[in-house]
Amino acid sequence: MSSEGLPSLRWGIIATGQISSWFASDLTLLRPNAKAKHTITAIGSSSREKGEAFVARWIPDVSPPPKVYSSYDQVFNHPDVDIIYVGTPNSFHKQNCLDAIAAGKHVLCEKAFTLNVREAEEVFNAAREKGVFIMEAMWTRFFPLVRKLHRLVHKDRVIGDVHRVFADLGLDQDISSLGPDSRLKNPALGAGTLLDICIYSITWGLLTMDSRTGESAEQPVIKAVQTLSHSIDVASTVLLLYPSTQKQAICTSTAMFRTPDVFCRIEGTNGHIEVQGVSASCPTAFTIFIKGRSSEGERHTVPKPGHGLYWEADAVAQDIAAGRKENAIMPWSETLRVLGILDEARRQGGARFPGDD
Ligand SMILES: NC(=O)C1=CN([C@@H]2O[C@H](COP(=O)(O)OP(=O)(O)OC[C@H]3O[C@@H](n4cnc5c(N)ncnc54)[C@H](OP(=O)(O)O)[C@@H]3O)[C@@H](O)[C@H]2O)C=CC1
Ligand SMILES: O=C1OC[C@@H](O)[C@H](O)[C@H]1O
Repeated sequence: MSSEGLPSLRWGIIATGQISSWFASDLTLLRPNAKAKHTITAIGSSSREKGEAFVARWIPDVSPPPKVYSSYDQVFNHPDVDIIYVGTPNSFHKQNCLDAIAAGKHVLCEKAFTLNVREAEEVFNAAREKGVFIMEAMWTRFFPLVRKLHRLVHKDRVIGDVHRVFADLGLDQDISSLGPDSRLKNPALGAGTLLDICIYSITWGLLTMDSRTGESAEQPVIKAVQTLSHSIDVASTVLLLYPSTQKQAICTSTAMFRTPDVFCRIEGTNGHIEVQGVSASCPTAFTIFIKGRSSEGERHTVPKPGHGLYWEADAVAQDIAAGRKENAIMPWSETLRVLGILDEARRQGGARFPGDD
């Protein structure tokens, strides 16, 4: 399909780690149903060699190739860049976003958006003042499969009233074998399963318990426990208890065990839904089981070439083309709400980052 008439964005990517490699290769995938045209014009890395190796490995066929810089600042200030993708460890997100905004760029910043609510408010205030678009890259919410599930649960009410949800993201990360500078181990980089992966389990709880987001959603009471090792959490469990109905979501994470394929169960008065995939970040199918009907259930899938990060990128391009400063699926108030839950979970569970007071 021709890209004529589609909104287009010129991306500057900062950091060349794992998620940036997924994002860059997804942006350049040929997709028949693309809703936007994406061009990668600049890459910023700690070294030019690293940036060039990134281009050669992950986006070798992009023509013309992106310019590679040995500083993030050159990308922030690049005249051919509309939007910055922030793929650095959590503790750098606040400053990277502030620098991009100061340069007048739109921003898509990886999850967790910042280390806490206070930092996020600072970033959103700066974006508001500068009049730029910014969004947390909570990609899972943009999967067509997740939008479909949301519709079936809340609009069509296929399983009736949802009264309990269980969502788990466990990975076998062997944290003790990692070096002290790993973003998964170093508290100064925002390490710990809560911000890294429990954020997805919490996302499933929030998405399935209430159709609304941000301030308009019912605010659950939070009960949390964490298992700490060398001051980071290697396991976290966050309960969301909804005051008006007493319904509950059990949202959990561990760095010591890989969750089986079915990572989420949504229980309702008329049946239940099982959601599956490689992890809660990346669902591939869900099956609806209605009480008294076939025990096999009704399975739903949506094709997903590549990783699936282009859906959030397309949504961002459409928002920016329409002059919007935030996205309706992941508005600023929802990022603040999720970070508020993470802050409270750490307050109860005990994980601390340097700089917490
Ligand atoms: N959406 C998703 O599914 C995923 C999201 N993430 C999120 O993306 C972010 C990055 O994760 P990931 O790509 O796995 O991390 P990596 O460790 O693979 O890469 C991080 C990159 O950040 C840059 N960086 C800048 N300063 C530092 C520093 N002091 N220490 C380490 N790296 C630094 C480096 O790039 P350079 O040298 O080029 O400057 C590095 O390669 C995190 O916020 C994480 O939560 C991660 C994985 C999946
Ligand atoms: O966002 C993420 O999702 C997948 C995990 O492998 C990764 O550690 C995390 O950052």
